[in-house]
Amino acid sequence: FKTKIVEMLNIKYPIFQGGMAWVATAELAAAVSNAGGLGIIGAGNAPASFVREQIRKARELTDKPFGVNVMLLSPFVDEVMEVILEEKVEVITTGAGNPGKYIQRLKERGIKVIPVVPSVALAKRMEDIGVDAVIAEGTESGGHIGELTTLALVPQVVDAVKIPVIAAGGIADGRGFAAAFCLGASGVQMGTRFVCSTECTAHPRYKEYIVKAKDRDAVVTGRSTGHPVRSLKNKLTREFEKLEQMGTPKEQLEKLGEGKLRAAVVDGDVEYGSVMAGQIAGLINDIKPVKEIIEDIIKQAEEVIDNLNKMR
Ligand SMILES: O=C(O)COc1ccc(-c2c[nH]c(CNC(=O)Nc3ncc(Sc4ccccn4)s3)n2)cc1
Repeated sequence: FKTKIVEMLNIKYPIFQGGMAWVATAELAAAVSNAGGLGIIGAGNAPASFVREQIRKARELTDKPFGVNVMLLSPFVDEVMEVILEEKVEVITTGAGNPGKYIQRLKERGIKVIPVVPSVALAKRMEDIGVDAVIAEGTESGGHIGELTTLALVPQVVDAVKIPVIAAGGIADGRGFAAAFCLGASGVQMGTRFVCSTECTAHPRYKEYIVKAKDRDAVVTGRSTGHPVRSLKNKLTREFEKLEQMGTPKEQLEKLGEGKLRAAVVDGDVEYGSVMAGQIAGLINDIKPVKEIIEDIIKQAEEVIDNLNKMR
């Protein structure tokens, strides 16, 4: 799968690991990079000191390229960007906003910038300001989501921009990987699949909850706050739904959501924490090493493509 993304980033497989807040630590990112994909450290809402420490740790664990994901809603986004410039990170992805104000300085340092986009309009705006590629993330994804599905968003973004497009949202096996290339993508990004890996440092109860999840358990809450988030059904999502139906003010809802992702990922509180995961959770039934996850996907994608060719 020698795509433009493989060439651009000097990686073996066009497979990114989503830079998930609290979940994507140096250990997970290094394991994905060592297995030939692009591991990505999740800055989330963490301060610059945490991000610097994770970059240093990743450098000890892998000599392959890895990235950092900058969550643009973070109160520490400016200082995190300073660290990225100082530490000469090779590539960053960004989420939940527009990285326009940082592009100039990042490009001067030769740092590749690959923003997540939930729409064609944003993909075009990102191409115009000079980003290197975009991640078209469908609403199937976990966490903070847009409204369009991967199947609808990816081909429209591919047609709208000349830069490479990475498909994200609802991909967790060789079939989704192969489908992304049929849609014109140059790579895939996976989050939920990599949470259920041996090397992921998230709490075992968080991983177990994903393994047990069914197709309809990944529900959306917080639409009324303007920041819709997809997570697995539990007591928190039921509380959120009740409050939203009552027309609770968005500030109060956001207050309820604060610290809940950490509670789930770090403390394993799957009842009242926010167990962010995508709709593909229902397809994931095992926790296995990152190397196996990636190699099984490549092998299955080759079989799927061979079968398609035999059908013609
Ligand atoms: O025009 C604009 O500025 C709006 O642009 C955008 C709007 C949305 C996005 C977007 C959608 N999905 C993503 C990438 N995925 C994510 O960012 N997923 C996330 N999961 C948990 C997160 S933590 C959080 C969540 C909500 C509120 C506060 N904190 S962020 N980016 C990207 C750009």
